Amino acid sequence: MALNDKAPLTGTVQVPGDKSISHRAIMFGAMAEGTTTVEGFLPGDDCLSTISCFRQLGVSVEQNGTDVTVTSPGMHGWTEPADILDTGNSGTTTRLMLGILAGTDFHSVLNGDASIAKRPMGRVIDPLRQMGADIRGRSGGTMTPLAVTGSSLQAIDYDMPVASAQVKSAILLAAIWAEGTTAIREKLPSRNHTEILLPQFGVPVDQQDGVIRLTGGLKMTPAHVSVPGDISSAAFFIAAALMVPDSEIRLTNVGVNPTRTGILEAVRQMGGEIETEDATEGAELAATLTVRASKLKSTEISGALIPRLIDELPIIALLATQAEGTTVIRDAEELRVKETDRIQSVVTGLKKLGADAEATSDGMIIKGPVRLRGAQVDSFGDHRLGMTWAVASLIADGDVDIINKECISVSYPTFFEHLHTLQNRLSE
Ligand SMILES: O=C(O)C1=C[C@@H](OP(=O)(O)O)[C@@H](O)[C@H](O)C1
Ligand SMILES: C=C(OP(=O)(O)O)C(=O)O
Repeated sequence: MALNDKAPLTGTVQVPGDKSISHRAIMFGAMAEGTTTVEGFLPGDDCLSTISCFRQLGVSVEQNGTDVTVTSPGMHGWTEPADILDTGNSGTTTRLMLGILAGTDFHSVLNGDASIAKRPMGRVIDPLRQMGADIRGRSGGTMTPLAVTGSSLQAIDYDMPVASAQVKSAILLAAIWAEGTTAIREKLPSRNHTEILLPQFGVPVDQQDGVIRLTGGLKMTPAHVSVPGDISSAAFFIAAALMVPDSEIRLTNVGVNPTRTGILEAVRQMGGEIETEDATEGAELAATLTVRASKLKSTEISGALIPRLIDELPIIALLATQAEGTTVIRDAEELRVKETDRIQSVVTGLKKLGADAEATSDGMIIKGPVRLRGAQVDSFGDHRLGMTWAVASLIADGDVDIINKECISVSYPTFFEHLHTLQNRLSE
């Protein structure tokens, strides 16, 4: 793959819709009775897995690119699925579906791909069982394939042991079925798209003194959802523009919900020039970002910043190879249970490219700046790694050959088209 390395990136791109919000728009639309419309939907493989699960429950979903219409009899009118619900590579689909299916009056089975089979589901199943859910699976009952026999649920009071929006959301979605008021305390704030979107579907979510409360039993009503661009996808072009000399790019309508903007803070700490303008008002904030090539310095990333940039750590690690000094990433043990062990897989690839990178139990230590060399690197089927290596190819001396870059379609099907636009190679 010749990506015209060293050519500055210039111009404007609208990154695709936010993955987390796209999943939730479909799920909540399917739970509501009536017709929900979604614009700016991400047609990535993960969100298509969510759509296919609901079609099997008797929900009609018409998807036309980024426009989706969901017409549903509502969560009380779903039909028992005749076959296994395939959640593909999507942790979000698998975990949130467990909460959604727990309160039905039928039996369903969830299964995903080989990566999902290794991801911990006990973190969701434990609190759901406390609510009365009947969920069975492999490895002591917590791994896919998972069988859910719908049952009547009760509210719980739950202190979350991990900072995870997927766990929080699965509990909140089960709480809609449950009798009483569920209360959740987070260890550290995680992305709050569920809390923002549920009220638009008629379910108020109360947040006071660090406690999130939802009272069950309400009938969900349909809505129109406009999905902003995904800052986790924008992160790859932000990093590319910072590292490729003479670049200056604009990324329009990028979601800048404060629970997701850790990447902007980390990049600014590193000396990266990035401007935010035209912020729109609304439930989910969005803005145009302008990014210029910059001289970078090392930083430390830990604590409450981690959940706010968790999916951006692979590309931040690549950025750190071009920063002066030692970058330390700590408190990020969650990376070990993503699509791959992202501490191990990132460090393995970075070392092949000639970087000075070391894995620690909960993060990475990266020394820079180092001129990267061409090499063969593996995505290990992890979309965020595939895109990290594609960005590495823009700065490495020699060709970077990426094994299995097709997996990028999980979250960014038009990634290479957009890269070519920024490289002014429109004809390819
Ligand atoms: O709720 C969500 O949409 C997500 C939450 C995060 O996972 P965790 O909840 O496991 O931290 C994130 O890594 C994932 O890409 C999407
Ligand atoms: C971790 C991710 O997604 P999920 O958990 O939904 O598979 C991701 O998109 O980086």
